[in-house]
Amino acid sequence: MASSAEPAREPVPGALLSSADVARVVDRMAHQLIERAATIEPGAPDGGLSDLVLVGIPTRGAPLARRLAARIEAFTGTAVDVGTADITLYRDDLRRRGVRALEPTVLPDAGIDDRLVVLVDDVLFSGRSVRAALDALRDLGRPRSVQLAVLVDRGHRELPIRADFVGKNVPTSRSQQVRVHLTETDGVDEVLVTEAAE
Ligand SMILES: O=P(O)(O)OC[C@H]1O[C@H](OP(=O)(O)OP(=O)(O)O)[C@H](O)[C@@H]1O
Ligand SMILES: O=c1cc[nH]c(=O)[nH]1
Repeated sequence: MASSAEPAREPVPGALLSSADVARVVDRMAHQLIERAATIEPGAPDGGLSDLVLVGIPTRGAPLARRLAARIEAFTGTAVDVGTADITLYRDDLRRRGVRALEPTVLPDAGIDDRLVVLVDDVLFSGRSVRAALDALRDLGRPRSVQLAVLVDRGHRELPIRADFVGKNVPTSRSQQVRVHLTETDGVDEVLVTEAAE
């Protein structure tokens, strides 16, 4: 039986991460990406960072990818390639979700062939967006490997997909929503948990 001393299994609706929290989490993820890049080709002069491409999934994965790249450059002095991949036409739930405007797909000049692509998104939930992103990548090139970085993993996967880099694991109920706001898209950095109807 649950006692009052046990921690709540679901977050109380409200603010989950503040602006300072988001900055701290992004910095931690940037460090993890630097470490991972170094394992691609041990001893590479640039720490493997020239092999790394961060590909953001619109909407908020795109600015998140750019932020991670900026922090990696701030920590190492090495610029990292960034891109975006629109997944709209690759979704398996297009009919349910309705039509939405396409976002740009922009890849670095060096492309993604034979490189370590890290897909970046703000929230991982069912995994259907990531599945669509993997299909989109297939039309864009053949990376050496593809990994996944998400700011928030809220569980409830419907596909066998997991993230390699997770900013924060947040156990949620299905009825809740995790809303990531970023200054680039929303004017503020914060992560909120709301009930679906809010
Ligand atoms: O794992 P999933 O169930 O696919 O959910 C996660 C996706 O949902 C949100 O995007 P959404 O499609 O709502 O569009 P947005 O990024 O434009 O807000 C979020 O940004 C992720 O991309
Ligand atoms: O809670 C959720 C589920 C999907 N996508 C989000 O951004 N939040």
